[in-house]
Amino acid sequence: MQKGNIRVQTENIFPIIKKFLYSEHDIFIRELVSNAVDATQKIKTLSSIGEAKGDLGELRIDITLDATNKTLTISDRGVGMTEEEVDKYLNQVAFSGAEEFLEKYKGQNENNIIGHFGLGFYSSFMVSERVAVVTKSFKEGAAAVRWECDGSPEFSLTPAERAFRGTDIILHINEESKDFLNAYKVKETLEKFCKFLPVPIYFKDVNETVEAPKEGEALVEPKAINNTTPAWTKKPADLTKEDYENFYRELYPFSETPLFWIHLNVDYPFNLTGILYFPKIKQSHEIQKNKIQLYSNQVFVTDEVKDIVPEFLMLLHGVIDSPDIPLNVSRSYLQGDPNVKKINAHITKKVADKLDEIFRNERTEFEQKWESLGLFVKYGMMTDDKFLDKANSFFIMEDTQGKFYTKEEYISATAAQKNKDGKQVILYSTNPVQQDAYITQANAKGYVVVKMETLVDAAFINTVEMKWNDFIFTRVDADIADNLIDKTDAAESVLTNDEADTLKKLFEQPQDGLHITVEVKGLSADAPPVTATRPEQMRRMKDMAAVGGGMAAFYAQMPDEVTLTVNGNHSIFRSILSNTEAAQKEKLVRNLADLALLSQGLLTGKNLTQFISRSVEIMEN
Ligand SMILES: Nc1ncnc2c1ncn2[C@@H]1O[C@H](COP(=O)(O)OP(=O)(O)OP(=O)(O)O)[C@@H](O)[C@H]1O
Repeated sequence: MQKGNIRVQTENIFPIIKKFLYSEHDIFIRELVSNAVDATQKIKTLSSIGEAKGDLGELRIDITLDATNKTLTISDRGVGMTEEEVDKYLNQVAFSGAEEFLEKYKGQNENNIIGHFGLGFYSSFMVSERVAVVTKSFKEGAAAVRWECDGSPEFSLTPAERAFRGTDIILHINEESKDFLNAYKVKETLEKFCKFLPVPIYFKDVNETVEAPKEGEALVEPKAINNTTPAWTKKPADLTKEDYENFYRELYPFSETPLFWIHLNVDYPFNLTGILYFPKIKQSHEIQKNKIQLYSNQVFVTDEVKDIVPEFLMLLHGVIDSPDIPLNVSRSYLQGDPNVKKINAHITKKVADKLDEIFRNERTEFEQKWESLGLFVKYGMMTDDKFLDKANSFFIMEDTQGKFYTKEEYISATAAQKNKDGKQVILYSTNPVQQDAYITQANAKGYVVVKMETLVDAAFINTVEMKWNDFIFTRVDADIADNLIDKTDAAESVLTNDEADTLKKLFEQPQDGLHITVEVKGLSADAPPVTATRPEQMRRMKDMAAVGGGMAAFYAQMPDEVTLTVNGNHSIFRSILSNTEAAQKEKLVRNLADLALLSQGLLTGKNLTQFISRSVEIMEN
């Protein structure tokens, strides 16, 4: 038997490892099972190049829980280790990592330290009072050895018995980690980190009594807890629509079928595979971030993909697998990492290319899914300038009749919607039902009104208007139809200046909570007699105030700005102007104004009550 001291300067580093290394103790399972997978892959490789002789046998990893003896054992049938290798890898190499770790982080804030320094194997001491390794190398004539260590720098190395090539890591679970002697806890942790590892993993609880099969029933074979060949590791050409959808359900049970997916496969200048899904979203408040899972060679790492995936794509679901992402380093390091930046840009480009492809090849389907899809696209256009450029080809707008337009198509369909500055005016409606009267009038002039109904749209309009130099957005009720496109040509009014003045004064009566401006214009005789509009800029400020933010309180206090446009050419004003009963005349004018306000949703409270009783009075006359 060999006894010795692990070569490390510090008297006892284990308390430090326990405290500092990983904030999540369950990570020891990830580390140990990953080592078992590595050892298994190595034997496969060695066998394929003829360096390992003979039959490899079944390659599997077994996790065995024995709560009575307080042990958890991870066994593999991989390369194993010779005595020299145990000494080299467990006593020296692993500890050089430990020393480096201590050097670097001496005296630092412990919360910042989640490092990875080749301490994988030693993470087992976070949960164990004693760890034994029984291993037998694949090399011909190698004898099995047992290495044991109780967490002090002392270890023992003795001859052992092991029938087959491979390694058992036997953890004697410590008192404070006794959670890991619970089968559910172990299974849950395996499920979290090992669900897609490439070697079959079996879990066994030795204290669980397995019922003997009844007469005529076959013994139920235990099943591996993992899917060794998840969809993202396969070639897109080998996968059907169902395969992608099934894999989605494997990741997110009980979720609705996704809209589209993108299979990522990059090998230069970095390695990355994965599948990103566009989920179906019915309402913007349903959006859930942190649904993308990050893997490294099929080992689960985290579902916090911030910095790796562009912000707007955090709305997507799926997996990304890359051995090139520094995994256990701190957030600030990740942000500055050149690989991470490249990956981020690449994902954006891939997603844009895919959307472009779907749009060109399956436009009808794309349009049908635009309600959900549009949310990602608009969010992306707002937050990422590169994406904004690319999105020009597939960003679409739906008009109030259900027809879709790209920006270019909108321009060619709306030649009449160029204003005096040569900008294309995109007319939009935030509520086609409520704004129906305005839409009808705009359509009558041949204008195309598109729907911009969600909260995202409000922010979207504000953002892209600043970036698209040749477009402005105007809400369809921002002005009377004749003035929506500012062309500076005025129509003739049939009223004399005096008559127009009288009419203006009649309409200029204060209204609670509203700031009213009146203008008399000569519009076409069949246009409505009075139209209430809200100036675009002021209305947007009010909308923003409603959502909150810096100037919210200020704008919220401002009275609503309303412009009443009186159509001097409407026949009703002939009869009103010739009416000799002052009180009746005033009531009629007031009612016309109120009707216009009503259509803008601006007639409320006392004003509304008065309107109703006045209407009844007029009808009684
Ligand atoms: N199950 C095993 N079978 C064979 N060799 C093993 C096994 N576990 C560990 N080893 C050997 O011990 C070495 C140290 O393992 P450790 O987990 O500490 O670091 P690592 O795997 O090299 O790096 P990482 O920090 O990424 O885990 C490994 O490189 C490997 O050679």
